[in-house]
Amino acid sequence: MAEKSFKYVILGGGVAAGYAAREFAKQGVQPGELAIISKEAVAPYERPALSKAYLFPEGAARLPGFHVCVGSGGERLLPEWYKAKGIELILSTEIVKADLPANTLVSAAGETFKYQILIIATGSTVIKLTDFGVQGADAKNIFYLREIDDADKLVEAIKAKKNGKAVIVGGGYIGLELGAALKINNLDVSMVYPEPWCMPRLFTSGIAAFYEGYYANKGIKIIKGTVAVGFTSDSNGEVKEVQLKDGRVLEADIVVVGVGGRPLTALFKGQVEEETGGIKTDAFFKTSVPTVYAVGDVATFPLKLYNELRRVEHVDHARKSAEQAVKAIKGLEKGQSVYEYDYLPYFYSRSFDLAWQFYGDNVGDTVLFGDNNPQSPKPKFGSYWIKDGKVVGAFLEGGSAEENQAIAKVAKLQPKAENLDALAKEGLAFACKI
Ligand SMILES: Cc1cc2nc3c(=O)[nH]c(=O)nc-3n(C[C@H](O)[C@H](O)[C@H](O)COP(=O)(O)OP(=O)(O)OC[C@H]3O[C@@H](n4cnc5c(N)ncnc54)[C@H](O)[C@@H]3O)c2cc1C
Repeated sequence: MAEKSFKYVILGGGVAAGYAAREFAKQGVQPGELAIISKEAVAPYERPALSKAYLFPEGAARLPGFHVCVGSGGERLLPEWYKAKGIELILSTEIVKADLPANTLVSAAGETFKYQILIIATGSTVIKLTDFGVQGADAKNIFYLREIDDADKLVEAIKAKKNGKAVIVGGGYIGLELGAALKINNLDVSMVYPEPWCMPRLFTSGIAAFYEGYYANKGIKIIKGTVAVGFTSDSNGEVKEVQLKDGRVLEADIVVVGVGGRPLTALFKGQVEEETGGIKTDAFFKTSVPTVYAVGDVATFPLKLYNELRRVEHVDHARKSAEQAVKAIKGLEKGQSVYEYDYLPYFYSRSFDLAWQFYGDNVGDTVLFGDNNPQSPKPKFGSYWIKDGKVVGAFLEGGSAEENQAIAKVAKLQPKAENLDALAKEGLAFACKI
């Protein structure tokens, strides 16, 4: 079988891979030195789009001639870009074996890839209901959303089941974005989740009350405190009903499940040090194997701001960690020093006309500020998280770019928050003063 050799190999073709390639191009890479190996059939792209614009009826991202790619808001990295830079895109190629001591990867088709430096950017995979043996969970028209193939299948089902009934299983940000996208496609949407409010890993009850109210106003049925325990299908094997633990039964033409993910690290088990489910790295994303770096969702890295190891599954970190790893790799080659990764956790989501941003850490007490009435024509509100008398986290819905920057500054600088009542009253004004 064929063997190919590269100086640098990026394993994975997602967000981190695209941004790593862009940083290599910036720092200088010779034609033929760098390859991206991905099991997906397309060049790296901005994965968050899959649960947003990509699903809309007139999804711009699906118009003829448009390629999904990375580089939102800046230089767009289309397949021609990689070609022009001499970066090899090895697509539709799944790596099934990694031998790190031998600097070798092997694909499902038996090809061997040698590298001097490897960047692991394999991201995460979705947790499936079939993993827990949920009855009937393998029926047709039960979807998950991670890759563009999944999104394309969902788009086809949305077209086929026009004005039908959709059930979203899961109340995290993916569930919320999917609920909105399916509603925009005129489906009759219900959302089911076990927690007392949506997005419980981040939202306080006050924040969640706004989104649940807003979604209810859009006609989305929210069913909380219960889970899907089984599915029945019709004679074609297509899902027909969802059985809930509390005894209720929901009709469904389409079910989309968003119940979380797990990092894809299995290929490297026993070969690199791991920590909290991810591949342990230093502040330059180098793993315990000096020729191997890990970035994006799979990396457990030292988060300087909080002086602890963290794994972060958000797009901003995927981009920045990839850039940091490449700067470190090229810095070592050029004998230039590189600053340690100094990251302020950032996470955003968008649905309907809403857009929220979160910076920092969601630990400690919280104060809510602004107008979180879901009926408001222009809702704008936020929340601060306070730990040991300091503001450590900040959330803002409906803010302008400047206001978002102000909120970010608060989370980064961690100012004192002595009077919570005043803070709740001042809200954004407090952020803008810092
Ligand atoms: C639908 C959706 C919406 C999202 N929306 C948001 C959002 O609004 N805001 C936000 O902050 N974050 C969002 N995220 C999270 C964000 O997209 C991820 O954190 C980010 O994509 C991680 O980048 P990554 O490069 O580490 O992994 P990924 O982008 O997942 O890329 C991993 C790549 O590796 C490939 N791969 C894996 N294993 C192999 C193998 N063995 N062989 C070959 N290739 C392999 C995969 O096919 C994939 O191409 C969203 C995620 C999803 C799925």
